[in-house]
Amino acid sequence: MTNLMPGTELARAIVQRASEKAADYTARTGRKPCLATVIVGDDPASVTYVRMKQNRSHKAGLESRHVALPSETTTEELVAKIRELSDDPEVHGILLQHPVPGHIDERAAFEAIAPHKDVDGVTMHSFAGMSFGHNEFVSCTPGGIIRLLDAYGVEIAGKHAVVIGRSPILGKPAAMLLLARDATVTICHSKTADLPEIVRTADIVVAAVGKARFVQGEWIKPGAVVIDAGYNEGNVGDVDFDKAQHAGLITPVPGGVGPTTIAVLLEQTVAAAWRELDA
Ligand SMILES: Nc1nc(=O)c2c([nH]1)NC[C@@H]1CN(c3ccc(C(=O)N[C@@H](CCC(=O)O)C(=O)O)cc3)C=[N+]21
Repeated sequence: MTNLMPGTELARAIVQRASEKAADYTARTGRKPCLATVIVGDDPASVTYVRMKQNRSHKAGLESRHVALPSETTTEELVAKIRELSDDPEVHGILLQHPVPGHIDERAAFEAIAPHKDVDGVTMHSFAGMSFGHNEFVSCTPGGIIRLLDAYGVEIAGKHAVVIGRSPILGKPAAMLLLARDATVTICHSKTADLPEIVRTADIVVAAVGKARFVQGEWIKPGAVVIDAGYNEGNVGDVDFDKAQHAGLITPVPGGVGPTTIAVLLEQTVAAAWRELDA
């Protein structure tokens, strides 16, 4: 298939460069760049993702620290734990796995991440940076999406990008990064009227809904670039892939957006470690 847009090679290249920079950091300081992951509750999919992030970190010469909190954890307890990591000189990056249980104020928890350790790009500080094209740290999946578009030579400026989904770690920041690159951006969500009509006008579709095969093939304009950022059970994307073969380019699931997400996370963790030395 010629229209396939895998992310595996790109991710490998990003991780390779990050691991070289991690080795340089270790040679200079005797320490490894360290990523702290925090997970609340025991959702099996979340546990799997976090384990994957740790494995990739170790392979690339990073250190990882994991904090697992019970699902009854209060906002105050979670904020206190994240502040502790923000103040810990051995930790360079912090990732709080989204979503957290419903009784927790997730925004408050994200804001407890020190801006210079926000390697997952979830704080309001990072969001403002993304919307002004001043990217200290970007949200990892949206950042990976932009890298993919660039790697495949997809022009962004002047194109109509339709983002389906407005989550704090995916749809919303993806829209900001595309806007910063001069796309005309439409953000759609669960209350959007005439979603298929809007998607049909898209040159670039970013599917970030979290519902398996939600985006129908007939919604896709022939030749459009389709980025499937869905990660549903059984490694199924948000796009009905088999019926979207008239797309100009389309990311597979797995092997598309997922690997680039983790690559950007590792890259930004190593960058955070180096920046702390320069600070
Ligand atoms: N604060 C926060 N930041 C995140 O970045 C974040 C999060 N919360 N919550 C959960 C989602 C999910 N996520 C994935 C990352 C990589 C793959 C990935 O690499 N998937 C492989 C397949 C993995 C497999 O083989 O099982 C692929 O697409 O090829 C998937 C999902 C990051 N997330």
